[in-house]
Amino acid sequence: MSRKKIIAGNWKMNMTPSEAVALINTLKPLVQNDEVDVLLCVPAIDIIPAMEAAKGTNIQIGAENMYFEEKGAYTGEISPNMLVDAGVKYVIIGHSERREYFAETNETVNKKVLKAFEHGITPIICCGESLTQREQGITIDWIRQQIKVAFLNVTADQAKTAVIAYEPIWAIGTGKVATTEQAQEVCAAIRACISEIYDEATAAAIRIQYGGSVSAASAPELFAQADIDGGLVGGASLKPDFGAIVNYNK
Ligand SMILES: O=C[C@H](O)COP(=O)(O)O
Repeated sequence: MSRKKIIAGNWKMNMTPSEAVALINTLKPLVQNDEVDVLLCVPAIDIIPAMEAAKGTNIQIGAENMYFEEKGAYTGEISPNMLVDAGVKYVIIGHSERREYFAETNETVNKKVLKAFEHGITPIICCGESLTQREQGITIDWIRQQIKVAFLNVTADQAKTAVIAYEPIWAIGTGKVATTEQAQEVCAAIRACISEIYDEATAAAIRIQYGGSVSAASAPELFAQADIDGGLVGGASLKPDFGAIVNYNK
């Protein structure tokens, strides 16, 4: 089955609203590639101006996080309804930075994933191992556990539309990209895990990204791997380099 690649930027806590608009205007002509889905996940305060700036282009705007309640006394949180009303179709869930600094767990990730599906938002579900876990040889076990819990009570039809981002923590923002073999091995194991939970058709449909120091230089080889369907790009999505990543196949 041929899966359309999805190349997403994750701006993290960067870009004021006016900087966001300026960056999107810079990126517009650089990220034209009909063969891939192009997405920018931006800080909540940037979503509306970013949507406006990206109107009429191939750039979609997503969110970096979302809470699992609809509304109420949750100071500082963003609800699924708010994202839907702003036109958001994708949300990153369970990034390792959210797990490390904001105490997110596999269980809260699962609640958020279910809530996103309930509202018709596609979750980009993050998973990944630490350097210690890789050195201990428990990478695959760890990631299988993250995936199994994230997908609890998710239907096969929902799972087919999900995006999973494999991001080895040791490769994030370090310039130390995983080798193509390491990235492909884990992405293939994730697909096998989805096949075990659901079936082969679901595993064949789901899109799996690699993230962690993706650059214009590393993207072509990474994205050519059988089980890698694009990337979740941090630092390089804040620069015109993102255009070269999106056009990795040109
Ligand atoms: O979500 C994106 C990742 O954390 C990768 O960030 P990076 O490309 O800066 O290493």
